Formats: sequence, structure tokens, C-alpha cells
Amino acid sequence: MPTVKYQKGDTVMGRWPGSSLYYQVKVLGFDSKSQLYTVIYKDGTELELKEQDIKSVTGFQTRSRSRSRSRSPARRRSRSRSPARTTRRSSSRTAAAVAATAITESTPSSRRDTRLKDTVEVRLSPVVSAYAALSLSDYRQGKASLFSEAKVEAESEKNQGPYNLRRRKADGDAKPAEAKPDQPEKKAKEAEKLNLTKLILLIFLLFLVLPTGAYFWLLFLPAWVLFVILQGNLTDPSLINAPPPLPPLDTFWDAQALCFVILWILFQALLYILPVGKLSEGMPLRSGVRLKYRTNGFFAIMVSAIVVAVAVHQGADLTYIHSHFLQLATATFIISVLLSIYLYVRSRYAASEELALGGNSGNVVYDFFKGRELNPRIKNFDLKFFCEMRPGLIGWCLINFAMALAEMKKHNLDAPSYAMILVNLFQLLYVVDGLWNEEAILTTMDLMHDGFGFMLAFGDLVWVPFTYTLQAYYLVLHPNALSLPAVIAIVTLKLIGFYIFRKSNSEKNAFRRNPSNPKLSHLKTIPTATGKSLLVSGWWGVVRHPNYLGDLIMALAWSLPCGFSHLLPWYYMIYFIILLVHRDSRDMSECRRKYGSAWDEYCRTVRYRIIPRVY
Ligand SMILES: NC(=O)c1ccc[n+]([C@@H]2O[C@H](COP(=O)([O-])OP(=O)(O)OC[C@H]3O[C@@H](n4cnc5c(N)ncnc54)[C@H](OP(=O)(O)O)[C@@H]3O)[C@@H](O)[C@H]2O)c1
Ligand SMILES: CC(C)=CCC[C@@H](C)[C@H]1CC[C@H]2C3=C(CC[C@]12C)[C@@]1(C)CC[C@H](O)C(C)(C)[C@@H]1CC3
Repeated sequence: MPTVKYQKGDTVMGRWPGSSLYYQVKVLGFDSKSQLYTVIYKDGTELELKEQDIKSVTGFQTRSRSRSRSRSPARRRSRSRSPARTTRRSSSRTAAAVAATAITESTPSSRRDTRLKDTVEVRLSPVVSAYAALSLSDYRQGKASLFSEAKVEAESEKNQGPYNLRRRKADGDAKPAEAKPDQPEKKAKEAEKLNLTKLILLIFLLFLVLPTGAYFWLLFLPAWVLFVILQGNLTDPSLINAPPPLPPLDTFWDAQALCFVILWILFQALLYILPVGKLSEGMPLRSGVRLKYRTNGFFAIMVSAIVVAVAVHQGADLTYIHSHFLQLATATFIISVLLSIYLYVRSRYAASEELALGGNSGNVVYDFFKGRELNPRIKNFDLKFFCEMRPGLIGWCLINFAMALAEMKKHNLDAPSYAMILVNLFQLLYVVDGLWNEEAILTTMDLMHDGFGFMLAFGDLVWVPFTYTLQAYYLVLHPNALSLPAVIAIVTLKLIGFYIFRKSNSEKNAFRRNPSNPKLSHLKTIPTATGKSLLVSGWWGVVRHPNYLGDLIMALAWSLPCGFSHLLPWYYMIYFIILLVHRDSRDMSECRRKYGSAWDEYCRTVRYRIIPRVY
């Protein structure tokens, strides 16, 4: 019988995931199946840790005592309040003070420093000095609890630098960024609203989260793609009517379509591996390692555009894509299933630190759907990154272009309709922007946290190119005339959405990559126990997901050119609201788990999730 080393109620030192920092935690229990301990940190964050990430408190005492003698908290405090300190230094030290509440593992200093550099996003020297200045006994006496000290520091240093929590005059509001206590009735109303939203979300989430939900989604997602493709071919399509009768089985299959899809994927893979463009570093993994990614997506779409233009010039008939839409979708679906099987099988041989958190439930169907391995790679070829950014995304533009040609052919036009041009240009801009800023994808949830399985493989290869193109597909058979004022209004809406989307994504990406970036020094932040800070002003101070807000406004601008005769071209908008509300709530709980009370403070300061004053 294996013995359990730490018992419920024991106070031990738990390593913070992805770092070499240890915090005092209490053991809440042990799961013999997963061999994980559930522990709770002082700020209320609960995590599951492996036995090797836990140390007994006594192991840390000797080391820390020697440090505490030389640097007292008083000394540290007086030093830190020196008027001579610059703004920048104050900011890093505040963050460092939080990092300093953790105790590093007794490793050789060189190793410790490199790990810190990778995992704690504050400048190294202040972290080390502040770290050295704090003794374990201080920590254990509660003088430096996980967040209280950070708050005291931040409050005492108001107006001193970019990282304090007080708004400046320039912001047009001298109120501090911390939330004020609410009125009781207001709170009750909010709680009621929250409960209702939570209930609706819960029903939806049950399908997605429960292992049984995976069976549903595995069948539903492909069936839905088939449904919308068949609907798009009807004169009077409807999203709510019963599905049209299934065409004979042999209409789904076309060997030539399969060849085209394989050729397209291989062509994109070739462009991806070419030693052209930047090698970008991903975010640090749990092991501290940072993977490298070839971010040459813009180059890939440019070369693809030239090759397609030459092919059309040579007489290639791209309207084949419109007339064989169903067969192309079937072929791509087969490839996504084969890829998912491969991913699942190889994940069985992957080391545990290569697996994503979640997706390892032990339920084969659920794990197959969610994906187990975080960054499956064949040598340097990153399958998840490639699938997310290349064949489907660039394929989306190719299909839209083919739909424009099909519209011209069908209606004997010299040029595509305004509506078709707008849809094509808007979505092209979205994709080109995504590829131009390809590095930013490395700080998104999918790349950082999600395993690669059927959901993403199917999503990237089938869902994106065959459902995100529905507006263009719809317009081929259902033209919609647009007046000039309508065109101007829609273009304006698109540009507003794009501006919010791009600015907010770039702000977060730049901050995550370099928290001391001078261009961001005007922004206020909240430090967290992990060493990372949260932006609390700028776009991330307007709502908690400003990038989703911009994306939703753009989605509206994509559907408007198709008019209001049918629901089908509005499908993307409806789907996107559901997807983003779900992603937002998934991200909220993930961040709550990671950042504990700092996250709560952020949520109190930035009250709305996606739409200011609405949601
Ligand atoms: N067209 C589509 O189908 C589609 C679908 C989904 C998403 N998208 C778009 O893709 C982009 C990426 O979306 P995403 O879902 O991956 O979410 P995201 O908003 O890019 O990433 C969320 C992460 O950002 C960090 N973060 C949150 N609040 C922060 C703050 N105040 N300060 C600093 N960092 C903060 C957190 O990670 P860390 O703290 O761990 O860094 C959080 O987990 C978005 O623009 C979205 O609109 C498009
Ligand atoms: C199968 C289902 C229902 C869901 C799978 C979701 C998947 C299709 C999306 C998840 C993250 C999305 C995403 C983009 C495309 C669609 C997803 C892969 C994105 C690459 C589109 C272009 C943008 O500029 C972006 C910001 C790079 C997007 C990143 C997230």
C-alpha cells in the first residue's frame, strides 16, 4: 500500500506552478488516483500539486534564518521609501515585494536566477534583492502575507509610478482604482443578475465540461457544419427549420477534393518550415522552458496569394471550391479526425509535464475531444501552432475569394457585389492582421493552456474555413444590394471594432512580453503572487476582455452586408457571442485560480466583462 507523505491539515511549503517559488500552504487532501495533493495558499488559491512540488516547512527554516538576520523588514521598508527612488524602481520593487513573499527552493543560485528570469515577469535584480531581504520568519509571522504587503506598498506609493493603483489626474478621475464598498441593495441586485447568468452558463457549460458532453460535441459539431453548408445552398435557408434531407452518401465523397486539401496543407507546411521570418519565443512552460516558433505567417499568406493569382491567371477555375464545398469539407473533416487520433495516441507516450492541465480525465472520449498534449511537436514542427494559424486561416481567405468569383460567374457580373467585397476585405484584414501579429497568438489561451485534440484540430481545419466563410457562401446565391451610406456605416463600424481589438491585444501582448516596456509605463497594474501583474488601466481597465469587445463589433460588421432576410449569415455573430461568453467565463475561473485575491481585486476594479455597463 503506498503511503501518503503529507496529511490533511499539514502546513507545508508548496511550489508555485511554473516557478521555483515556494509558499506556505495547507494540505486539504490527497487524491490517490491522480496522486495529487490539494493545497490552499494563504490568499485562498487552491491548487493541485505533485508530491515533488511540496517540501516540509522545516527544510526551509535554516536557510531563511540566516537571511533574516542580515536584512530586517524595517531596513527593507526604509530603503524602499527613499525619496530618491525613481518611478520605475518603485514599480518593480512593488511587484518584487510580492514575489519576495515566496521562498525559493534551495538550488544553486545560478539555476534559481534563470528560472526566476523566465517565470517571474519582473526585473531580476530587484526581485533578488527584495527576495533576499525577506525572511521566512517574517513571512510566517504574517508580516508579508501574499497580498496584504503588496497592497500596503501600492497604497503607500500612490502617484509614484506606473504600477500604483491610484488613477492620475490625466485620467480625468482622481478616485483610487480600488473598488469602493457597494450599497447592500446594489450588491443584492448584482448577485441576482449574476446568479441568473451563472445558471444559463452552467447549463451550457455542463455540456462542454462534463465528460459526457464530449460525446455530444463530437457528434454535434460536424453535424452542424454539414447542416449550415446544406442550408447555404437552399433558396430560403433557415437556421431554425428542420434540416434538409441528407443528400445521397456518395455526394459527400470526392477523391479530387481530398487531393486538393492534402496539397493545400502540405503547401502551407512547406511555407511554415522555410527558414524565413522570425523565431519567436513562447511563454514559459511549467518546466520553465520557452519553445521557439517560426512566426512567418505573413510571408505564408503573401506567397499563397501570389501562387493563387498565378493559378487563376493560368486558367484554374476556383469556383470549383463553391461547387464542391461539401466534398472539400468532408475531406478536411477526415483529415482532422485522423490528426486527432494521431494526437491522442502520441499523447499516451508523452511525459506528464508535457500534458495540458485538463484533458487528462482518464475518460478516453473526453480526452480525445479536449486534447491532452500541450505542444505536440514533430521535431521543431509545432502542430497546434501550425493548424491554428495556417491551413484553415489562410484557407478561409482562399474560400472567400473563390466565393467572390462564383458570385461573378453565377450572376454574370464584371465585379463582385459591394456586400461580397466588404465581407472579403473585412475578413482578409482580420486574417492578415492575425498573421502580421502572429507572435501575439503565443500569449492566447489556446497556445498557453489548451491541449491539442479533436476540438482544436477540427476547429482550426474544418470549423474556421467552412463556417467562417458562410457570409460569402451565402452571398453567392443570395445577393444583397447595399447603398453607399450603408457601406460607409458598415466600414466605420468595422474600423472601430478593429481598432479596439488590435490595440487591446497589442497592449496585453507587449505587457506580457516585457512588463517594464517604457511605452506602457503610463498604465496602472495590480501585482499578483505569481510575479506577473495585471493591467488595470488602458483597454484592460475598460472591460476585462476588451479584445472580445472589438472582435464582436467586427463580427457585427461582417454580417450586416448580408442583410436581414435570413438568419444564416448571422450565424457567426450568434456563435461568436456564445463562444466568447464561454471563453470569458473559462478564463475568469482560470485566472481566479492562478491569481487568487489579486484577481478578485481586478474584478472589483474593472466591473464589466466584455461590454461596458451591460455585461
Ligand atoms: N475569431 C475567433 O473565432 C476567435 C475565437 C476566440 C478568440 N478570438 C480572439 O483571439 C484573441 C485571444 O483570445 P483568448 O481567448 O486567447 O484570450 P486573451 O484575452 O487573449 O487571453 C486571456 C489571458 O490574458 C491574460 N490577462 C487577462 N486579463 C489581463 C490583464 N488585465 N492584464 C494582463 N493580462 C491579462 C491572462 O493570461 P496570463 O495572465 O496567464 O498571461 C488571461 O488568461 C482575442 O482577441 C479574441 O477575440 C477569436
Ligand atoms: C470547434 C469549436 C466550436 C471551437 C474551436 C475554437 C477555434 C475555432 C477558435 C479558438 C481560438 C480561435 C482563434 C482564432 C481562430 C478560431 C479559433 C482557433 C484566430 C486564429 C483568428 C484570427 C485572429 O486574428 C486571432 C486573434 C489570431 C485568433 C486567435 C484565436
